[in-house]
Amino acid sequence: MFAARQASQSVFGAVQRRTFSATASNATKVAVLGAAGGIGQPLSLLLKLNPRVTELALYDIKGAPGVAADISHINTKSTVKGYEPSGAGIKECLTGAEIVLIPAGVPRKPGMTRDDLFNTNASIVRDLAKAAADACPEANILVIANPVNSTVPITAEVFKSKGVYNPKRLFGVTTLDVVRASRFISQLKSTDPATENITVVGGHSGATIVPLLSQAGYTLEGAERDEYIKRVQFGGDEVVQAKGGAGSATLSMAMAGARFAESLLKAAQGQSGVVEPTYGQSGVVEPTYVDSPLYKDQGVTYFASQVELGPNGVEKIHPVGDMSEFEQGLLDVCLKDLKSNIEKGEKWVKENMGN
Ligand SMILES: NC(=O)C1=CN([C@@H]2O[C@H](COP(=O)(O)OP(=O)(O)OC[C@H]3O[C@@H](n4cnc5c(N)ncnc54)[C@H](O)[C@@H]3O)[C@@H](O)[C@H]2O)C=CC1
Ligand SMILES: O=C([O-])CC(=O)C(=O)O
Repeated sequence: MFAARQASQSVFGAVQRRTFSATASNATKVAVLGAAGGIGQPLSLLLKLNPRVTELALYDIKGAPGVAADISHINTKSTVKGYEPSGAGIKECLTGAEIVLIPAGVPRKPGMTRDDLFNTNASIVRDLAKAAADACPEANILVIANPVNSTVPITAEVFKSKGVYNPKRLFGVTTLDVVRASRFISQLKSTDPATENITVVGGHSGATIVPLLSQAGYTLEGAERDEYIKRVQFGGDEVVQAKGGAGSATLSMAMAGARFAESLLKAAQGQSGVVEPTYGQSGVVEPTYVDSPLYKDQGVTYFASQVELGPNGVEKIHPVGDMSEFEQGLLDVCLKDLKSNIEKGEKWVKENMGN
């Protein structure tokens, strides 16, 4: 218990507690593509605070060198370098990277669905995936750009086309759904959000987001249940509305992305089991959207469920587990939507692979 708590504090406790050190043998280069954006900047900041990261490579079509110069003054040991198309470029940014986070892409405005971003973001993700497949084919690729339900299959098809696809290394980041589901239940039940860890399965948009409250021992009824589910499924819309045209969730997403990267780093560095949830917690078993056998017989080839992470990326995909009849109903709707989101991504990329 004590050891787990110590480990779970590593990201946010790193600056104050100088006792934790990432050793040279754990040298880890992390690349952020889209690093000058609303998510990219705070995500890069949080990664700079993580002692498990030794080299931070920041790429954007504009502004990454400035972000890198700023972040590089923070007094943690990792080196930071910014890259843009006209300079050293994406190839150098990606070479040697073990983790590549992709928040590059356009965010929603009020009235849009995530799928409305498809036309713009599909080609951005395709091109960045091509660069990663060429420069760091063995890296863990963490797709944040929406619509995640489709951009992950697009990335997979790019890697397949180059003969370097490893399903254990591709992740759609759905951690923000877990963070929201945990925070929102703590508000209803007046519990400590740091000790809530609600499993969320499915995908990352609207009805494909399925929180499994029953697995945490909670039962909500009637309007309270419906409002909770709606808030988790449409939490992104809440932020889009509040920002009034200035984008979508960036700060909470940066925390969620940094948490998932931290989980992968812990797993790569040999920790196992579930780490006790605390503020900023990350374990090596996390829900994430991966190439999954769970619903392949229904044509749903990617699915988020609890995934055990290890040195090789995906170690074990856990089944969804027990759920209530109501949750089963949500899952049935989710699977239908997910199938069409996946097929859309695969169809588009096959027709638009480019050179
Ligand atoms: N998975 C999730 O839970 C979440 C995903 N998102 C998604 O993340 C994406 C980014 O959101 P924000 O950071 O708010 O947007 P933003 O517009 O603030 O930043 C995007 C950045 O990507 C850069 N970019 C665009 N094309 C690029 C390319 N080809 N190569 C490199 N960089 C490129 C832009 O220059 C910009 O700096 C959106 O698609 C959004 O929907 C947002 C929140 C949560
Ligand atoms: O809602 C959006 O467009 C951004 C997002 O994915 C989220 O906040 O979950």
